[in-house]
Amino acid sequence: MSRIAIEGLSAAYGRVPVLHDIDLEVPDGTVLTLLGPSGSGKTSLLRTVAGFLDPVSGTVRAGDRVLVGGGQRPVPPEDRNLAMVFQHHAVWPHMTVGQNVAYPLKRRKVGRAERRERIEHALEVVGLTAYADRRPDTLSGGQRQRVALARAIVARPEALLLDEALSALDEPLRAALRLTLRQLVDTEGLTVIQVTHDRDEALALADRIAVLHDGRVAQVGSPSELVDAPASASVATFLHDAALLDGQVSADGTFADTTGTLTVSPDRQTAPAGPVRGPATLALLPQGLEVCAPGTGDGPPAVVEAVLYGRSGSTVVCRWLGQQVRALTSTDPSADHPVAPGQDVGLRIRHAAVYPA
Ligand SMILES: Nc1ncnc2c1ncn2[C@@H]1O[C@H](COP(=O)(O)OP(=O)(O)OP(=O)(O)O)[C@@H](O)[C@H]1O
Repeated sequence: MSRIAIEGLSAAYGRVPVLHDIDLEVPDGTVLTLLGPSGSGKTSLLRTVAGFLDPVSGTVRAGDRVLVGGGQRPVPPEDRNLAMVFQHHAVWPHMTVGQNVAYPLKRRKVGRAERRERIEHALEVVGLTAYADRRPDTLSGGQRQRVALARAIVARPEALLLDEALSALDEPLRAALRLTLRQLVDTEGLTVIQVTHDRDEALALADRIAVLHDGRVAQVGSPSELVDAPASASVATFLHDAALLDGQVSADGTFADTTGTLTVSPDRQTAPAGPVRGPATLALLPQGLEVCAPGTGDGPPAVVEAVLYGRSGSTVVCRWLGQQVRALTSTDPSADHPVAPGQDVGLRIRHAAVYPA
């Protein structure tokens, strides 16, 4: 597989710009996930790499090969040696699983013996060895998506492009295929660009995540970098459902919200975009808020709107300072005091992210 490099890429649909000056690199054998709100340009970027949308400017390279840009004619999609897998499995219903997987090799006139060997390997790595003679309509949705994956990797593409490839599957099937994909990346050295709007999937699968906003890269980094230090208030909101408070950071570094009812000392702030003084936005991250008894928290009391139970803790949704605010608790929030809809609670800020306004 090959490194994919995207440089200065801008694209448009007719006269409407959709991507602005994108620079991204996907090292060989790694997964880059494109994450972002609906309409942020994820699919358009993937289509530009695949060759279905020609950029206005910029280049895309696979290894040393220029796929588009540099003043030369764009390489047509079928000659890019990239494999794409879509949300809705495009396996051919009239062919068996084995025939589906064989198709790209037949097109390339790969000899019979090598073909057999490569098909066996591809079916083995997606766990479908026993299904070679089955027709797609006798398979589950997850198995059909595995066929699409086997057909994509059998051709040994330079990179695999996944467009919401797991989104149509139910959990826990999606979780199982996520694991298969991650193992494929590690054992087969796949280079993958994946589009998803599923934040957990992005965090689980990616080596690096690029968050897109309005056709621009808002942040690119490892999953832990994105979780620990969202680069802007909009990334914090998108990734964490953070609530945003307007205010001021004074000379000593204390944040005070515009209502004058909440102050946050500098030791409880992180500043991922650099030190902040003056007008500021405080992002209240759910994992940085603690639910406590009324009267013992920061600022005025909050009113509980809902408690959402989760495997790794509950999310307590509150109305606080005129906003909906989420607090993630790792323990039973009602152990020390009642936490139920309509009840008053305190919210204590353990840490929050501050950005220039
Ligand atoms: N064929 C098209 N012609 C014109 N505009 C388009 C076309 N496809 C997408 N767009 C517009 O380009 C913008 C980006 O769309 P795109 O599908 O790349 O976003 P996305 O992040 O993948 O969204 P989603 O998560 O909803 O799939 C949107 O405003 C969309 O309306």
